Amino acid sequence: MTTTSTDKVRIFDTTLRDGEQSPGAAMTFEEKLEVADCLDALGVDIIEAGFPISSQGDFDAVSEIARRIKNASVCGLSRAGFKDIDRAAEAVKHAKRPRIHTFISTSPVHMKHKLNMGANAVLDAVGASVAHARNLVEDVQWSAEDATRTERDFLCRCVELAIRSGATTINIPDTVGYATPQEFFELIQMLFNRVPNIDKAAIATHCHNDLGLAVANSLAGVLAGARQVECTINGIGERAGNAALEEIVMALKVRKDLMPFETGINSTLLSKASKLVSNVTGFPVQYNKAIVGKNAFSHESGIHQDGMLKNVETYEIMRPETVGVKETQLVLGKLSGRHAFKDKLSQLGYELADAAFEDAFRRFKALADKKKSVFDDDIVALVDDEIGRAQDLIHVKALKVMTGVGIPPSAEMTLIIEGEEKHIEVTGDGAVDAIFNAIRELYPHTVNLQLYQVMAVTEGTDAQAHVSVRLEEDGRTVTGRGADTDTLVASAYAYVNALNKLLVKRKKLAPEALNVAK
Ligand SMILES: CC(=O)SCCNC(=O)CCNC(=O)[C@H](O)C(C)(C)COP(=O)(O)OP(=O)(O)OC[C@H]1O[C@@H](n2cnc3c(N)ncnc32)[C@H](O)[C@@H]1OP(=O)(O)O
Ligand SMILES: CC(C)C(=O)C(=O)O
Repeated sequence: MTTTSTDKVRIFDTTLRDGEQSPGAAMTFEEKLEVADCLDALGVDIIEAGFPISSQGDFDAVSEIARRIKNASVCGLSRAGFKDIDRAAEAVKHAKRPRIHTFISTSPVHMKHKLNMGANAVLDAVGASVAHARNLVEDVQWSAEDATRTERDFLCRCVELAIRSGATTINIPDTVGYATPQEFFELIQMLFNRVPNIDKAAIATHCHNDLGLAVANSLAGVLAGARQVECTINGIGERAGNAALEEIVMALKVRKDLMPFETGINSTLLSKASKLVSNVTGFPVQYNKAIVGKNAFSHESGIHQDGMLKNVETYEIMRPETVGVKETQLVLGKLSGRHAFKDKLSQLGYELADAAFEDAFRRFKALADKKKSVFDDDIVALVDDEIGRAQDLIHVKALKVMTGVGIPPSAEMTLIIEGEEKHIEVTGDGAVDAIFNAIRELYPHTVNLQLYQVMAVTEGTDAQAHVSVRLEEDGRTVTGRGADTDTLVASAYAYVNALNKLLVKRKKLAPEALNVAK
């Protein structure tokens, strides 16, 4: 089989049929219409809308999808029996391009134990079912269920007969996800080499993911000559699912050098389709899922972030926009480095001098060690705090708080006051009261505490607490702020920050009084 660069691989989407066979993924009538519209906009060639004989609801959904879909072929699944086929034909009859997909098992284990049929009876069913379907519609697809575990000679006979009986597409499913890529390649190649009328039909793959090989097997099938790939959005489907549509499409797009085939898919809608299917099925997409996972275009480690900032090709083989993701995310965390931190600061509008930057970076690393996710607001709080403290006369060096049931709350605190280290341990009515008492003891002053307020800057139990403290002295008020993952530490920072501001105010009013504690 030779390929040319104009070869098209048709995308047959079975999210609404095999996808819905995922336990727990049932979709309502309205949800199915919404998914079908999305698939049509995406540019899939065939939408397998359901299994019409399975229920009135499925029949109605397939019928309605057949009526409304503007571009894609609409297909209904049926077993080999005429009742199934007639029901499928009835359901798709209003489609612009109706297709009946009929199947029967061809493997020894299925024929013997499931169908209780011998090989000849199966052959008869293949011929009769395809011919019957072909009397009802022009476009008939036949599948050899469990093809990968089927005896090769028998498979060739079935395929030849199906084509002779009128099948326009022959689907070779790896129903139980058993094949390996090399084996699947050889299976498709074998059919091209041995089935005399193979050129009269398109060959399709339908690979399940039981060993995580569904996409690899489908692509191997394409390389061997298959020109239709059956797949589902997010790879949902029976058991471990089907080949993921988004992975097939992007593999063909990104590795055109090795697989010179076109699909008609508008890849910029992949992310949207993935979200829609996840929402309607209630199946979350794993974070590290290829193409559409939350982390597919996120980088957290410093060396990668540095590379990405220098040239995106260092760590990205496709641009996020090509799959409808707005932009690459450089997520700041404990593994990030200075380049990414500086870039984030500049995005947030901060330009810090070298020493301040190093200090902020050190505090960021300490925060990231304590906190799972560091959000932009955390960094703003951290840097504002940093900037606010640069000129301070009083700094918190250490704080240890004891509190609990049956023990008086106490705070052991070390402050650096104008370069001199001072230490004390005091009690209070509560942990915060003990901390504020310690500050008052170490730097005696008389002020009114007008406000003490705690807010979480970001979400989660490891969020940064943002504490505000307002102090009043002789009608002058100052507000101090402190942020830390520990509310008590943030409280100490906030009070000391307010006190430092008060000292600045005092200095402005009476510069000579600066060093006199009130
Ligand atoms: C590999 C796949 O994904 S195939 C598609 C699987 N999807 C589904 O099964 C979802 C929809 N299915 C259904 O709603 C039901 O199973 C129905 C309506 C199709 C059939 O329901 P029931 O008549 O109650 O039969 P049930 O599901 O219990 O058993 C399946 C029957 O179909 C037979 N059968 C299975 N595949 C085929 C086939 N391709 N052609 C003919 N008969 C088949 C089985 O041998 C069994 O027959 P039996 O009753 O004579 O033993
Ligand atoms: C009906 C066929 C195509 C199928 O779903 C399978 O074999 O997995």
